[in-house]
Amino acid sequence: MPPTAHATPPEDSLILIFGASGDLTKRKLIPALFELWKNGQAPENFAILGVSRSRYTDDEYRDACGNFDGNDLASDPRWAEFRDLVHYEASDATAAEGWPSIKQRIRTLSEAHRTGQNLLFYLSLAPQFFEPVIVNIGNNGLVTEGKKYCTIDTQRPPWQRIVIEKPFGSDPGSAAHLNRVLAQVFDEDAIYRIDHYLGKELVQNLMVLRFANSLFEPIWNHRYIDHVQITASETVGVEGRGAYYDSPSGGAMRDMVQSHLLQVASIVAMEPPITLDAEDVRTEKVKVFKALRVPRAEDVPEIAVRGQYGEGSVKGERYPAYRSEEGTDPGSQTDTFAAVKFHVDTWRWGNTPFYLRSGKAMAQKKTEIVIYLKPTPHALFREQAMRARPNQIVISVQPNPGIRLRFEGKKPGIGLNIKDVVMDFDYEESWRASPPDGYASLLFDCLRGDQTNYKHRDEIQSSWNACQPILDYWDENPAEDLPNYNAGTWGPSAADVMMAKDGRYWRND
Ligand SMILES: NC(=O)C1=CN([C@@H]2O[C@H](COP(=O)(O)OP(=O)(O)OC[C@H]3O[C@@H](n4cnc5c(N)ncnc54)[C@H](OP(=O)(O)O)[C@@H]3O)[C@@H](O)[C@H]2O)C=CC1
Ligand SMILES: O=C1O[C@H](COP(=O)(O)O)[C@@H](O)[C@H](O)[C@H]1O
Repeated sequence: MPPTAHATPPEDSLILIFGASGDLTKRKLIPALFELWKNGQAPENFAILGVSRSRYTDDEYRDACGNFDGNDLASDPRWAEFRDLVHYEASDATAAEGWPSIKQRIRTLSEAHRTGQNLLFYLSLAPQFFEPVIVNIGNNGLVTEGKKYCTIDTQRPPWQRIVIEKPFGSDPGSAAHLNRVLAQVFDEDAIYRIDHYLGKELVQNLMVLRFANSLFEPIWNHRYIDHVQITASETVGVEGRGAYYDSPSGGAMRDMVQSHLLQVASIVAMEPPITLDAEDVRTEKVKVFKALRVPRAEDVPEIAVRGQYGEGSVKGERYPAYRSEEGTDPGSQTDTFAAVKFHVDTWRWGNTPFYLRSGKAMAQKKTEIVIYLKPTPHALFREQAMRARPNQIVISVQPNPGIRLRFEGKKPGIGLNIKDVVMDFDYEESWRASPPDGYASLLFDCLRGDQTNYKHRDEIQSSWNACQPILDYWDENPAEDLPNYNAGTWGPSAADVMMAKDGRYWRND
């Protein structure tokens, strides 16, 4: 295997965003690139070419990005300078006819902005457009052949990288197909499969917490950890994305559990990497994915719960049922909530369960990882404790990012009474700043050739393999009780029952 690309500062490049008129580009990508540029973290020479079918001139497009949905980039004094780096090409990127013009723009802009030949293709498109656009990039000769055999270190060959958005397939077969399509045009070290949860500051902090602190690593295994809970709950429903969410590619299991939550779980579960090189880190993550126990069909009712919200009230406001959202089927079986008990079959984890859950229209917006420790071997204080509360390491990703240790302490005063107390690392208080947006951090990595926080093809394949039996079972056995939770609650009672059967409970604080 040739060595992986060495991480360098962000390199001069032209960034092509396909899906430029869309929500993600305007709400996240352009603001993230602006942020990098303002902080001096963008390449010295770079420019952006947005491509989508809507008709905009360069100036109209810049205006649209500068005033999008409350972003209000245009009010920043530095926007006027940055906007000149943003360009637009109206084109159907899935059709061959528009590509001569796209290529011409690439030539002109690379020259005008002195970006050299480095190209970053960002596919911010619906998944059905991934394949035709990748094929068109290849057919138009935009990817340099044989670059990985270049041995002259001082003259780095030009690179072409591709960032591909989620969803990456909707089952193991479609994910494998997309990987093959990508591999026909790009080498693996040029493919950046993005997962914006890997850009979140507290997710990136997980490796530091585990591997920079002798406090935690010795207890990070089945001997001391009773179980792990990972929750990503949202108060919003499907918000105008009903048609996508209700399609065979939608639902909470595919949208959140298979992708974001299993990614987070893999960092909780991985072995220490040999070094921090992307290849070493991803090798350890891949091992976790390969060790994920693939459930048998007959076990699915015991280890997985699906839910769908009915009418309810979120933050005091009436909330309509999922089935009455635009684009959904009145008899829809789509899961807007999923809870799954996974096992990582490795020496470290033994039979320690990882409970993952995610849902829309729930009681609170929160993403957190909770490590529940086992009780002490002998209950010395059983007379003093009202009830035994296991020690918890709570990693709050959002909101209130931070890490909180919950443990037993002596109540003040005469006599020996015990109560749980919290030791709190509050991110915003400690660093006097809010966490930066994940997209800025991930784009920065990509521009410097660091794939650590991007997904390897084997991670995706194994995560689909572990989820597919659940999805198949749900398809073959329609639920009769949907909708089974009211909007604004913590999901269906079946999810609590699943935990209670194991003598555990969800942390809903
Ligand atoms: N929005 C978000 O917060 C998140 C989005 N994602 C993912 O990002 C991707 C984009 O999402 P989002 O921005 O929300 O989607 P949108 O529907 O808002 O945008 C899709 C974009 O694709 C463009 N497009 C469609 N067909 C073509 C074509 N043939 N040629 C060129 N452009 C085309 C559309 O523009 P036009 O009609 O003008 O051609 C539009 O700009 C999806 O894969 C989504 O799953 C992931 C995480 C979060
Ligand atoms: O990828 C997705 O993530 C969002 C939730 O992201 P967050 O950063 O706000 O936690 C989710 O709403 C969306 O359905 C999903 O596609």
